[in-house]
Amino acid sequence: MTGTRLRFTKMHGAGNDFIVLNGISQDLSGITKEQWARLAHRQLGIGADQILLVEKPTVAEAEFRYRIFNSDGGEVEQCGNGSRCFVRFVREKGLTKNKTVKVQVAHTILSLTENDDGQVTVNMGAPILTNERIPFTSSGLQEKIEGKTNLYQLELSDHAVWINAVSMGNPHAVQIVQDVDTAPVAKDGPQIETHLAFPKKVNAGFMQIQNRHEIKLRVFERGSGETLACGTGACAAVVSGILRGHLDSPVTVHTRGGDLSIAWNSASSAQNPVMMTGPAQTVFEGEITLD
Ligand SMILES: N[C@@H](CCC[C@H](N)C(=O)O)C(=O)O
Repeated sequence: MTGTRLRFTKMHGAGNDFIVLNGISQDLSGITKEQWARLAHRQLGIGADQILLVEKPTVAEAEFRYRIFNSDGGEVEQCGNGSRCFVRFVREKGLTKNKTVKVQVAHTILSLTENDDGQVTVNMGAPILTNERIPFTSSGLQEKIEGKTNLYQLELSDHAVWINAVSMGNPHAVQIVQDVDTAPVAKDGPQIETHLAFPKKVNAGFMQIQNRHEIKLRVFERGSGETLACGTGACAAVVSGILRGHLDSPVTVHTRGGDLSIAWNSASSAQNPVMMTGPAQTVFEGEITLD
């Protein structure tokens, strides 16, 4: 597709930034992994943490499908902040008039609602807590029980960390730290991301608990590095904190790019959905020629 001219919208959700492409009005099916990475590159392309591609759904229950590419060009299953930007995009572009939109993402359907105050609430579905489905291989790892969950020890180059493995459709390894501002995110993040216990790699979350309804969070994202916010990371951290007995729903998650509100009423069932509310903003629009 070299030489093709693309129209794009640049958006962000709590500082997690996206290139959003309309794949209904433009044929983008031939873009390669290298070209996705080039578009996301901050010096050689437009620059973004992820690229969101809006398409027609392949199932009757959804109005749209959207696909997610990390800045390394790899396609992934889920993106919380991206889903809020997706709904703002389809409404701003007049692709739907509905305030609540059902969208097909990888293997699931999400329901998203634009609220009157402009924030977007997403039903992220139930967290996935079984090792095979995360996917996570715990054999050979030290294990301990805390609250209603199991923690596992990952050996890193010069120390070990206790993590909780949670999937929100994409895998997360969440740990509690004393001070998120001084946590070794840049050093430990890549080692956790590529740890052999996670066969599809993992997003590494560092959560500081402030009180039972408030945390600070940094996430070293799989395929993108540290971002200013990670929506699925916020959901996974809150699920982990509630299961470990440190948090109660709802929880305000303070990220470096803004606040997200996460609710998970797990008392009756861990199969209840995680609800995420947060901002979604358009920054600018443009055109770029694929090279
Ligand atoms: N920023 C996202 C998550 C994007 C995908 C992630 N890097 C992965 O590889 O799973 C969010 O807001 O959830």
